[in-house]
Amino acid sequence: MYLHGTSSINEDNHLTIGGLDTVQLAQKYGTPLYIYDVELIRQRARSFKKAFEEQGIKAQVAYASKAFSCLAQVQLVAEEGLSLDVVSGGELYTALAAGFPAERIHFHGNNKSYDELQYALKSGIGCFVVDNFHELRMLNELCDKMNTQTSILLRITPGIEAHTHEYILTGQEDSKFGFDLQNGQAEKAVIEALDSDAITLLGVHFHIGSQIFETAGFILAIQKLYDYLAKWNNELSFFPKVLNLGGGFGIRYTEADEPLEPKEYIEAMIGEVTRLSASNSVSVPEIWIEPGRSLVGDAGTTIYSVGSQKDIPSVRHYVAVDGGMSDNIRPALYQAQYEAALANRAREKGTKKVSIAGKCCESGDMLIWDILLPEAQTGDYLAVFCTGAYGYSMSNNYNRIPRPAVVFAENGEEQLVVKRETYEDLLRLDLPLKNGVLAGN
Ligand SMILES: Cc1ncc(COP(=O)(O)O)c(C=O)c1O
Ligand SMILES: N[C@@H](CCCC[NH3+])C(=O)O
Repeated sequence: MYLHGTSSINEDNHLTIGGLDTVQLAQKYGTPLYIYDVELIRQRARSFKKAFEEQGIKAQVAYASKAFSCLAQVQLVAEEGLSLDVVSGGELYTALAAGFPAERIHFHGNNKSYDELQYALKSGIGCFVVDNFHELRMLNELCDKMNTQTSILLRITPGIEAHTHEYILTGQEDSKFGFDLQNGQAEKAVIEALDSDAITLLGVHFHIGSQIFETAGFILAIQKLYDYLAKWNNELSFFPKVLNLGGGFGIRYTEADEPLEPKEYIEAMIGEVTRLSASNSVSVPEIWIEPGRSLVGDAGTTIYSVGSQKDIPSVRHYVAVDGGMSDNIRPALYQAQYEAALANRAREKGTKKVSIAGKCCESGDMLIWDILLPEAQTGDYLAVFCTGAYGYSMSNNYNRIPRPAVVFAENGEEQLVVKRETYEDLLRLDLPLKNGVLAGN
């Protein structure tokens, strides 16, 4: 078993996280249960920041809160001195409710609504990452109407493909995100933004994809960008104060994954930006990044209870757990791979090849295909590792399954940070049918 962060195995043969027995946590809070290793989140946040500090580069490390957002998580990120990337009014609302400093919030999204823009402007957020002309014009109009000003980055699509799953690729030319560099859209947007009195164009942004293990894609995107930055510098007298190079740094879900250390990604980026700035005789801009998965992904573990099993001789042995695509849709959506172990029999060797099924009414609701586990029994606890990013945040109530609780674990102390949904919660927005309306009485 690969032990992430502070994870260990105690004398009872139980998996521990943050110095706490995961079996005891599962018994106390019920299953499925997401447990976060807070120290690991802090370590990651610090290594990203340190990588910039060591190179003397002015930077902002913005946590992409889409990976996992709740009050406590946003507060933890604030405590670590990071900035925050939000992509919706809901994420912004959570951030503000958590007391996150508005000036360190960056607002993303390819279809921000009028109301969302207005809300963010009123809240005084640090900057908008403007994705398209519709947004640029709406923001300009709103600033005029509200007699205010704001700062923006322009999101550009550099036209490169990172090696990752097609659904999580975002920097290629045929993408719903951003202004295209090659076809002149980006330049047009720069001119329009520079023309606006209400808007300060701080710089440009790209995000080339997610779960990336190499620096080559980032380097290539920086090079492509600098071709245009040099042109804009000459022709428009515009050179960005800020380059936001996005997130996408990979994590180890299984032994097949070989991510780099935060420092390695950052040093490669800084090296290329510094080199190209020197060769273009411009000063090195601030570098912003926005990691999501790499801050919280391997810090999260989901504990399930084992329920039914089905053996199909010579075909497959299914072990079903009490969650599934309702708390982790990634295997069904991206064929994402995970590792798992029995949390209550953590030192036992895997002896039987099984597949882990969820409890949703859907054949595709499988969490893991073909994994070696000890002979699992009903009531055993299964730990699925690396569910910290896009697990809770993409959870849903399919089959009216309540969302699990979330517990933070650190230095032997636990804190319940998101309560388990109840059946009553499932009804909180429902309204009963009025008598006779459908019958036409
Ligand atoms: C614009 C932007 N920034 C940051 C992220 C965070 O990515 P990741 O969680 O892979 O670091 C994403 C998601 O892929 C994104 O679309
Ligand atoms: N939700 C995706 C990543 C998309 C990130 C947003 N651009 C995942 O689980 O891998």
